[in-house]
Amino acid sequence: MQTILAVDDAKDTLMLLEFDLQAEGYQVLTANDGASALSILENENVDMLLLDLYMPGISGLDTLKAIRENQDLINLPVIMLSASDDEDEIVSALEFGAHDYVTKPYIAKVLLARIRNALRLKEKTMKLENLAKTDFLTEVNNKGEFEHQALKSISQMSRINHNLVIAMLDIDHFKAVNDTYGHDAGDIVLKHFAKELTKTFRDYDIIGRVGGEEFAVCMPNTAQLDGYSACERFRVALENLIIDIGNDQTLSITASIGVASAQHIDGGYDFSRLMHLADQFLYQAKEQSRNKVVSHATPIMESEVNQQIESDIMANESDEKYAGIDYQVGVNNVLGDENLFKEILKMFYDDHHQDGANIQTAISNADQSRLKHLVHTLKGVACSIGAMQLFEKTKELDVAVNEGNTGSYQSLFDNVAHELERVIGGIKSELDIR
Ligand SMILES: Nc1nc2c(ncn2[C@@H]2O[C@H](COP(=O)(O)OP(=O)(O)OP(=O)(O)O)[C@@H](O)[C@H]2O)c(=O)[nH]1
Repeated sequence: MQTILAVDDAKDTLMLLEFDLQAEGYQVLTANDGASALSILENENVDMLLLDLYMPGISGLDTLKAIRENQDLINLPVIMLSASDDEDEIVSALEFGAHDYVTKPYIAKVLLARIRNALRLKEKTMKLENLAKTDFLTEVNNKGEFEHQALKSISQMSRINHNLVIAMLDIDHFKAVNDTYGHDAGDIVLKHFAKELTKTFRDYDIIGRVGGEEFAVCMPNTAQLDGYSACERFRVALENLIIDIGNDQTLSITASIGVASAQHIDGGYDFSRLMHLADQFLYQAKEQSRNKVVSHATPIMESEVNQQIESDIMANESDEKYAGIDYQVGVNNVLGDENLFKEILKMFYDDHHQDGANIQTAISNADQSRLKHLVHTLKGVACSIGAMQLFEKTKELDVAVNEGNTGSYQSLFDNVAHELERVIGGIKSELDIR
């Protein structure tokens, strides 16, 4: 049942409104002045408001202004009731966001028709707004809405000094699912993946699809280990999920997950930093074995190594011995063996110093499969050697290539080329390569 709040200082009008609206099947709340109306709106679920223009105390117009300043009430339909045809006042009310007006004494049939119209319009607006916030395939939040809600949550948690965790999740070998069973089957898998996420995480956790087969979960009020455990629960549930892809075929998938916690990093109440770190952990999970959750120090991890990696990344004070390379991250990836790391850098130089030219040629020749291979490989190696900027930039190009977003190839590549040149130049001069 829909609820209408009627606000008027004239008791007889309120009684009449109550009678007419209840007869039409609406639930009716009443208030004698603007202040009581605002307090009812704070505490009750109201679908629409009938608001008298002339009232003692806060006028109808000021009440309307207060309502429109409240984000939660921004779409509340308001019909103004006015005793006279005071055109200027009515125009002001419409300018301040009233949907319609009715003059008193009102004609019940006309008022009811206008109420129905306003409610229909509100429903349509809400549907459209929901569509704009939702990923059409999986029905979880889309990237923009995820970011919007996560930012809000981060600022709340920071104010009350409670922890918050962000997880990045990526389906393993998803390309193989598409390649083997077709894109439609891939879509079914994505839907099941999202459904499993909504089943595993709490109602107030924020779930979003942030890339093709990449999802994120923002968990407010959550300790790092609890966030880790929730992801581990999800990982196991997913591993055991049998997905029916039609035509009597079923398949199973796994995911790699990175979990970053606000209170484990300096200045951690920051959306980009949390996402960035969760992404780094996710990448480590991919590198290590896939079907794995990686986070800050956890019981199953080499805690010191990972803490070191994390603080190095977040302090963003990479040891610039090699330009563009976080030396500690790179060395830690080969378990601290500096000589081995030098050899790996030399190999990186040999194998990839031509990548800039090769990628440019692949773009110019529209050679999609060569481009895909080159970019995907460069992305992986950049992360292994601790070239984090290069990794980030190549990843952006990789996403565009996977999505076939040809219009952005050149500009994304220009960023990669610039960073690649810096990294290659650094290795060349430090290792004295001629
Ligand atoms: N079916 C379907 N596929 C998608 C969608 N969005 C992205 N993809 C595909 O997701 C795949 C992602 O593949 P990659 O980034 O190579 O990664 P992967 O195969 O999952 O391998 P790893 O992440 O390294 O385990 C690409 O083939 C994309 O085409 C979508 O909406 N539907």
